[in-house]
Amino acid sequence: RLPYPPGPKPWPVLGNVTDVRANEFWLAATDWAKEHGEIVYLHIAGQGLVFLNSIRVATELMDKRGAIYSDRAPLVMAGELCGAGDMVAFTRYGPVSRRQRRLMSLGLSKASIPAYHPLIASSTRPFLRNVLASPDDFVGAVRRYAGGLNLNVVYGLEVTRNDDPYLMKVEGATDLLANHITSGGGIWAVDILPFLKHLPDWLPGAGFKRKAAIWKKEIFESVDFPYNAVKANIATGTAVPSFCSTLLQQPDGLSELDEFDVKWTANSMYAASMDTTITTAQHFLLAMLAYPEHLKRAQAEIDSALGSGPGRLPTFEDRPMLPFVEAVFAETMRWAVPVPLALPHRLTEDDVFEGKLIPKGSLIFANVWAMLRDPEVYPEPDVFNPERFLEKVDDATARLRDPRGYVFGFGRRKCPGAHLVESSVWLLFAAMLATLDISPAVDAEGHPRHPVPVFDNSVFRTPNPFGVTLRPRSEQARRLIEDDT
Ligand code: HEM
Repeated sequence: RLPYPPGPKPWPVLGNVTDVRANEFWLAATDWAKEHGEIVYLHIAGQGLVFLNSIRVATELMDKRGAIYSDRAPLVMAGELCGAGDMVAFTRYGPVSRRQRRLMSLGLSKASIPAYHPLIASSTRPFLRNVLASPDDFVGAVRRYAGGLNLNVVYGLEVTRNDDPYLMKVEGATDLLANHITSGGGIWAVDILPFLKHLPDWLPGAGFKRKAAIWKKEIFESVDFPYNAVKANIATGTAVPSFCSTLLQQPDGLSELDEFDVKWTANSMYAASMDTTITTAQHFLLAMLAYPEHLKRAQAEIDSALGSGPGRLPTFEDRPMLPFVEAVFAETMRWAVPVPLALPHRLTEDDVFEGKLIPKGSLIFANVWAMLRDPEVYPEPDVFNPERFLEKVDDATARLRDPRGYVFGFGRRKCPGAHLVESSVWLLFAAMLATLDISPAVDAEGHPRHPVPVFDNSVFRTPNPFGVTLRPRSEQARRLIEDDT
């Protein structure tokens, strides 16, 4: 029998239960990488956890051997009892996940994104207005921006108010998923002891089943409500082009199965886009606060391309003229690492790599944090330095160093929203750089309070709320934000 990859020493039976931590798990994983190498194995009561700590091994295994590295963990509570099992991020690898991925690659392929550019551009000004209206609620403004954009791109539903009923419904379900159903990494007692799902609902210890029944209803409603609205709009001839309307109006029509896939695939994108976009935007602010010289340089570049003040809001056509803004975007992705261990894939067969056995059923984590903090590839990796992406290098090196090749995960479960993010988050940053003065919050005596970010999450690298002052950077910028034309 071949040995497993090395890793921290386990206890008998319970394995590495004492090594696993809930906060910033990627830091522990990266310490193990330093000690044990590119592939680290540990187990918790027999459940294998494998960390792939370099671009090389993640590509070799998750990309090249995707046929066996693309399942997700079976989650009884989230998937079965709460009804989220058909959401793309939770679907087991097989016909359903392949059909869902095909639909997403149709609607969110690189080629399909320019069609959404007008929509993305028209969401920018309302976002900036929301920031100015509630400067202490930046997260709320990004949430509203990403949520509104999502409902528009996916369902063709335009959100004009914060209490829009579709927004409220999908937000409610997203909150349930993030803060209740999967808040502890998605693992409940019933996931470890599946027979618990057969407990009668009324038993005192079966509170989780009663909760799950309520949450399932909420989740199903959030799937049906916007979807039925698109169908009604198609029926009355008022549907605007969107992910759903395009797929639903295919000339050959759709089977019941296709409809089921479209409906669940559409719904999956909302929750998947929320924490990730918010986290990325928060890191952008943290970077601009910590490195004001890069903020100034990006603003000077925008002024020189668009006219000072700036002369107008940036557009996608301006992108080639803004290489420093481009570098800020890439460096933010690298520095932020919004999902540092990506989402675990489940290995469906025993595998052997470089003389080590990786057992079937292991959960495989791509340690994106370790990859993007590798000093060999990114010298002084903790420093936010957009210049690293301005250096002239050959195409192969540029591709290898581009963080966007890794922050979206690997293989057949790689983020299907990556091309949308490439446009929507770039314009979000460009618009903020163009119009906002980003400076530290001040205390009662007027002294600046530089934020020290705190992370207490195990999946997303979302900082706890921090203070920041956001103001228009000029009268001209204020007018651009407020102007309706
Ligand atoms: C900055 C923004 C984003 C980042 C950093 C990000 C990152 C990720 C990562 C790391 C994964 C896991 C990949 C893996 O398992 O290997 C993922 C999955 C996913 N993302 Fe994103 N994402 C972002 C935005 C979005 C957006 C805007 C959408 C939808 C429009 C989206 C839809 C999804 C879906 C549906 C999955 C599950 C894919 C599957 O399981 O097959 N994401 N994302």
